[in-house]
Amino acid sequence: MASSILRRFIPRKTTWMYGQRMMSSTIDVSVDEQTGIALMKMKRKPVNSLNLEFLQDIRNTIVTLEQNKKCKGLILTSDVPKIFSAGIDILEMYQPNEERLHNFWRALQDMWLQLYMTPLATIAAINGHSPAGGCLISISCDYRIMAPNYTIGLNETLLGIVAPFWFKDAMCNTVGYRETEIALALGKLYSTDEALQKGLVDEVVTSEQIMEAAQRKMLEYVKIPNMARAMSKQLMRQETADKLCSTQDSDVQNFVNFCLQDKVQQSLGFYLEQLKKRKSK
Ligand SMILES: CCCCCCCCC/C=C/C(=O)SCCNC(=O)CCNC(=O)[C@H](O)C(C)(C)COP(=O)(O)OP(=O)(O)OC[C@H]1O[C@@H](n2cnc3c(N)ncnc32)[C@H](O)[C@@H]1OP(=O)(O)O
Repeated sequence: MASSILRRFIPRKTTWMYGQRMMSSTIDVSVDEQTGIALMKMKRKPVNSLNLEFLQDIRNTIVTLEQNKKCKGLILTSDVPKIFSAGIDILEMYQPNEERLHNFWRALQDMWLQLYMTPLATIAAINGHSPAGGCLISISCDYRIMAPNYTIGLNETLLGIVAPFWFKDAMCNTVGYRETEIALALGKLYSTDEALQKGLVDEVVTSEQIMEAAQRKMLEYVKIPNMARAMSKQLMRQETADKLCSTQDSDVQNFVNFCLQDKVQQSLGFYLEQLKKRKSK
């Protein structure tokens, strides 16, 4: 497989493998060696928000699965009822420690590059809400199946922040330029039905049927000769990934500078307050 995909260093190991099962405090993974399909369940309570360690865990898991010669496909889903992922852990950006903020953004970049470019076939079984970073994870998979009555989208502007260019690129590659332009400006969270209509997800099935549907679709993917499938994915995605690979350091610095602005801190504080108020209603 392309050296540009594989050359990145292997991160700190926090995910443990027991036979066909891998466990960490935030992820549960099992591999069916007969079908070559791995199932990864995110379980960082209460909302699978993406903090530094969780991002490293997700990336570690993908790297470990890539090294397992029997594994060809990965289904990503959530073990938290009604929430796929609430996106970035806002507490990583609010009143941050500057060094951790650097490391956090780097971990998000690295997780994204690993997931977006993995030679494994990937399917997101979106069994709950999937805003912002949750949407990024979903659109980085090869195929998306979503359960009804949830929301998905890049809602960053509602928090007074901006989706970085590589979120935007992944979204453009999924729903096109004009739809992305509208979605980003309005911080649009699509209902499941709207997401299907716009091509943000590929299939809608009930929550009860979602794992079966994901397995069925994955069997289609893993039947295709592995190298040809992985290379066609690379053909579609390498240019987008390279844009970030060539600017990773400046992207971290832009993010840190952006987050540390008083206005941004105020917006994040206000948004967190709103989340709490909504809860107490
Ligand atoms: C130049 C370039 C520049 C670059 C500039 C920077 C670019 C940054 C890109 C950002 C990407 C992102 O992902 S930003 C994150 C966007 N995410 C969101 O907007 C999701 C916000 N959350 C929600 O909408 C909801 O919580 C939802 C997920 C639907 C679940 O609703 P529920 O009613 O089930 O649960 P809640 O009661 O709301 O939440 C349970 C608890 O989890 C907390 N919580 C919820 N979401 C959270 C989150 N993302 N981070 C932290 N904590 C969160 C709540 O405050 C509660 O905390 P307690 O009260 O303590 O229990």
